[in-house]
Amino acid sequence: MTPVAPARDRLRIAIQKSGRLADPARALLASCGLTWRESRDRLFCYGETLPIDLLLVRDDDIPGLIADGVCDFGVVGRNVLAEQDAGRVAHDQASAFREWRALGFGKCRLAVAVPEGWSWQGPAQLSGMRVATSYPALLSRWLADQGVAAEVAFLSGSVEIAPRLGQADAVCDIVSSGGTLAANQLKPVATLFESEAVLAGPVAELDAIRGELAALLLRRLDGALRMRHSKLLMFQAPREVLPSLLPLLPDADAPTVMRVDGAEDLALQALCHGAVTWQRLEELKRAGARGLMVLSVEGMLA
Ligand SMILES: Nc1ncnc2c1ncn2[C@@H]1O[C@H](COP(=O)(O)OP(=O)(O)OP(=O)(O)O)[C@@H](O)[C@H]1O
Ligand SMILES: O=P(O)(O)OC[C@H]1O[C@H](OP(=O)(O)OP(=O)(O)O)[C@H](O)[C@@H]1O
Ligand SMILES: [Mg+2]
Repeated sequence: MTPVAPARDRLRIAIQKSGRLADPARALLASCGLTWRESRDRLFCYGETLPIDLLLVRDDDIPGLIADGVCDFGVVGRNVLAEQDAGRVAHDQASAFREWRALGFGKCRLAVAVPEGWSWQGPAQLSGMRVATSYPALLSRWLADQGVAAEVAFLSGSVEIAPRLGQADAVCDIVSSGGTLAANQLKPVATLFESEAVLAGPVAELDAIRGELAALLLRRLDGALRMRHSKLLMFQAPREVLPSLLPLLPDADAPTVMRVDGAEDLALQALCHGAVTWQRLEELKRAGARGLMVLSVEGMLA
């Protein structure tokens, strides 16, 4: 049977069992060198290469698992974390979570949207209206900040359809491409905040053993996050064109410069954190670079 309380010498991370964040969360942790043996019920993954286990759950349960100390970390949308934190604060409870890292996927925003036919004059227009949302704590806080008295109607899903069904005048929900709003003849008019997947943990410190494991995980995670879009760019060039080539390297660390055996030319390798586009490669070639080669970076430890 799956143990409930975390063993003191193992770290436990909650991730979404299925849904938008499930695969990218697992892939990111795997890129940190973690491997697991999955339980038969697919709810628990036992860490093999490191004592770092995964608990596979609904995303809404992740903040509670962290607050209760069942998990040491969770990969969850900032929107879910912020909603539950706002709910705690509204009930005079202390904030229980700490956002350790933003993870760069699951990007979306929480926005208020109104029927396309409305001419939007500002939040005061929502006074006396009914706004449907899955984020009642965040919406209530935002309305209060705006000094607007509106009714908040909770719906756990399919929020965008509420105005068409006559259940609400406006909505407050997650928006990414805006396609779902448009399909329901709604338009976004105010952004409450921007969200993405984050690595969340408790406010309280971990004990020494798990603290060390957490530090190791964060070190590897930083390397993986930094390397995710980085490329190693290699090329040769005559020495005299170097000053015009270096400014063209996209957000590069100081390059390694070597002499090419038996020639006057130089060989360069530069770790680029910006986008190495075809256009940029052509610019480098025009500026005198030859034999340009772009390599993916599998890992890095600073
Ligand atoms: N359209 C979107 N584009 C990008 N990210 C999104 C989008 N919609 C939601 N997200 C982010 O992904 C998270 C998970 O979304 P998903 O739809 O899988 O949640 P869910 O249906 O509540 O899943 P669960 O079954 O775990 O409760 C959201 O909390 C949000 O952070
Ligand atoms: O702006 P868009 O790109 O259209 O994305 C926004 C939609 O995505 C999410 O729903 P999802 O597709 O995950 O469905 P569900 O939450 O209803 O399961 C969110 O709840 C919005 O409805
Ligand atoms: Mg959910």
